[in-house]
Amino acid sequence: MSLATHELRKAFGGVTALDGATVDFHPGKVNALIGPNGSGKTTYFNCVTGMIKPDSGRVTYKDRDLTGKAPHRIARAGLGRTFQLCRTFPRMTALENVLAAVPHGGLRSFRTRSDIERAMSWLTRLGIEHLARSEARDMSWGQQKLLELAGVLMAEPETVLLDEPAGGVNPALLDRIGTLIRELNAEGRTFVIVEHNMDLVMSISDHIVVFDRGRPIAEGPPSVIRSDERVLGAYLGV
Ligand SMILES: Nc1ncnc2c1ncn2[C@@H]1O[C@H](COP(=O)(O)OP(=O)(O)OP(=O)(O)O)[C@@H](O)[C@H]1O
Repeated sequence: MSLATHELRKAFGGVTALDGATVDFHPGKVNALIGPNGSGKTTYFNCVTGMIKPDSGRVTYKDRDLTGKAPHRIARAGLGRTFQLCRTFPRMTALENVLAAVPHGGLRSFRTRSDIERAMSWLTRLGIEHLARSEARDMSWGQQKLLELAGVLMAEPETVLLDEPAGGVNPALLDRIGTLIRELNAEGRTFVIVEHNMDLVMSISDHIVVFDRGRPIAEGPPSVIRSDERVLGAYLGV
């Protein structure tokens, strides 16, 4: 078993964001978490990565209980995560941004040559090495998303959670992101992706979990999800 949750609940005042979400993501696969706006996907990521504490329920990763643990402990357990609104340091260069993600690092004096080489190789892998000395604020939105992903990969997570990797990204970059996710998966990384772009979800996912009103209503491979009536109902309100 890889990343899983059992009966996860979270309410904000009177709004129930997660309503007993029991999910088992498939290890070694590209998993997608989809659902209409407000169905609880981001809240779910936030509970799983320790950004917020669930009211009840359990988060486990490789049979370890991570419920309510601090984000850095969850990261250390092997889970990396990007954010819907992309978190980079705007006045730092791309290279500095990636180095800032080195575990226990951050301070200039502790950066080793091998950290720098590794950071450069991730920038190269993601096709933005030519921007290594540019400040993040001068990069396009899509390039900043790749930069954030480079930082996440720097920590060598086994499982990567991506929150809307395609959001606001131009079509050329979108293709690159899709290909990258498949390549990184082929090297052994598990992915869980929250994404609204159905073309991307259907083309790269092995397993799709569909949320509606804070809990899963369907799961399966793209071929099954595409024609699931509950899914069409949740999206189209029919
Ligand atoms: N911090 C918060 N305070 C109050 N309500 C919140 C908070 N975070 C989320 N909610 C509410 O919880 C519900 C689930 O929101 P969430 O952002 O998790 O959904 P989502 O599926 O990620 O939506 P989207 O696809 O639009 O990003 C929504 O009704 C939202 O308004």
